[in-house]
Amino acid sequence: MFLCAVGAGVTSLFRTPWIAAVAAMSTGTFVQLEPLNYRDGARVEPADSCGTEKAFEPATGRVIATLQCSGEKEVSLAVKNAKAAFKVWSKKSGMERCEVLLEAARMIKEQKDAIATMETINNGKSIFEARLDVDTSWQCLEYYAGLAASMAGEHVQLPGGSFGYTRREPLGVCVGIGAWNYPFQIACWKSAPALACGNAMIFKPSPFTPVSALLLAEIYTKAGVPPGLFNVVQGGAATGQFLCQHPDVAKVSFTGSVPTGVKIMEMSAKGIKPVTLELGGKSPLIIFSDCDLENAVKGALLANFLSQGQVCCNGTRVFVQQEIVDKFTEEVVKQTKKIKIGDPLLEDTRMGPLINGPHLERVCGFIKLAKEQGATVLYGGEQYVPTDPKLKFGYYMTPCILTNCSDGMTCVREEIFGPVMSILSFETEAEVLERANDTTFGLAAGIFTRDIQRAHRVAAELQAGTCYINNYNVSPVELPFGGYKKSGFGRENGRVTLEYYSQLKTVYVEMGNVESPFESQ
Ligand SMILES: NC(=O)C1=CN([C@@H]2O[C@H](COP(=O)(O)OP(=O)(O)OC[C@H]3O[C@@H](n4cnc5c(N)ncnc54)[C@H](O)[C@@H]3O)[C@@H](O)[C@H]2O)C=CC1
Ligand SMILES: C[N+](C)(C)CCCC(=O)O
Repeated sequence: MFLCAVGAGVTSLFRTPWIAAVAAMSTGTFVQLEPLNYRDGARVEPADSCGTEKAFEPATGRVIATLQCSGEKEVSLAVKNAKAAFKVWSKKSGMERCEVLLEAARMIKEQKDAIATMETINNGKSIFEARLDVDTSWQCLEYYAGLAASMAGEHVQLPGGSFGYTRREPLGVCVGIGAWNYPFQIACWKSAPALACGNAMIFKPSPFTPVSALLLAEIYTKAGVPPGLFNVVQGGAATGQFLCQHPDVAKVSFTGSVPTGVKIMEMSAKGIKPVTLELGGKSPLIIFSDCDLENAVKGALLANFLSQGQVCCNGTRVFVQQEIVDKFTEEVVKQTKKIKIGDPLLEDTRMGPLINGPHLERVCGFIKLAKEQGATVLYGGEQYVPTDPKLKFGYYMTPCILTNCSDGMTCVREEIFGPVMSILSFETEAEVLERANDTTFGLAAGIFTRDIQRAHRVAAELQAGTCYINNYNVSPVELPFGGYKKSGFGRENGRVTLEYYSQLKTVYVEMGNVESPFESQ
């Protein structure tokens, strides 16, 4: 597995002491030593490489792993291996696949603390949040385990006793490409429906967060998937391209930025491969004056500061109705000041470091530009150095609240992907709808109001894939998640995702004689 200060010499994920050792690990101790690719049911060094990438512990700035980016040869081996596993897995019944996925879900639940700890070390989010992410991960496996046996077609009666039926069949080898903000959750949200439908998957995590997908791969193997059904290749853009361009890859599911999404779609178009694109956002959160203010303030914090604000569906444009904007702003600032920033592995921390140094600089650059364009920084927005000396080189900042914002400012138009909330005031429902929809993105939107008719009227008009009424950023696996407009298409979670990982075959059955215009007289 890997060696670390508390786990030296322990080599199997499945030995209880290993789990206990990882769960008890402290910041600044982890070093990844074992291979980070996974093929044919085991960790392997890649067969070839197209460069290296360094992965960090954002809390301390330490390098925890140097990755060999998989080259064309390694990608081809992973595809070949996945094809072989697909032959076995796709022949299994839904109930047989269900049993394996349920066992994998059980193992994730059992190892929740260890997985969450690894996620926190590599991503920087608080352990409190990482545990919630692991919950949404095993829930996803359980949910699709339950749906696996429901993959069924239709029987259609035709004239003369003939009939037709449809079969819902898997696609083959699917590729999952992930972002760094929810590494384990993204791997589960893609692989669970893919595997439930009978596909194989090759997953490429972001090179910033290579570690936790391997834990999932080991769990799948231990739970009983055929070797090769879930492979992991590591690397950045070049490795991603080898995957998307491979002729034996049937589908690509991508989570990441809009510019990369465009490239993925272009590459997939050349092979006529279906794609799912989960891209960025600049979502509106609309707070009407008749709302429950305490809940609206909680919602605004959830909409902006989870995972240090590095969340695609965050409601960063907070539109507040004129009458309550002062009261709301005062309360939001009061609650934001209370957020404890620091060592993400400590139980009471609620905000850890951002993913890396360049990203921290980028986010701070947005705040500087906002000030130049006339916004007021009401609170935060500064780099932060925790008192613990081991955290000195981590990538921390204080959560930021901007007021005096207007719709044309860069901080209101562009995705910042950091803890920066822009507050804007509005007067009427018609006005706020127009302004909320004035964006090229359409991932999510939120509404706080006590008026039930207004809530549904506004939800119907918002151009967004998910609308939250009187809450924000909750993501039950039963509900589909995905974008409108440039935030992408296709869905993750929910029953509908089975359609994105399968194809429909029509079978016609003739019960009479063939009637043909070419018959001899
Ligand atoms: N809608 C959603 O569910 C989510 C969207 N995002 C979006 O992702 C972005 C942040 O994530 P990043 O990792 O920085 O995004 P990114 O687009 O830079 O990278 C995403 C993944 O694509 C890979 N990649 C990069 N270039 C590629 C290429 N040419 N071909 C194939 N693969 C390539 C990367 O190595 C990484 O694994 C934000 O814009 C955010 O909004 C993030 C999480 C969820
Ligand atoms: C879990 N949730 C809703 C907070 C975020 C999921 C989408 C993402 O990966 O950013």
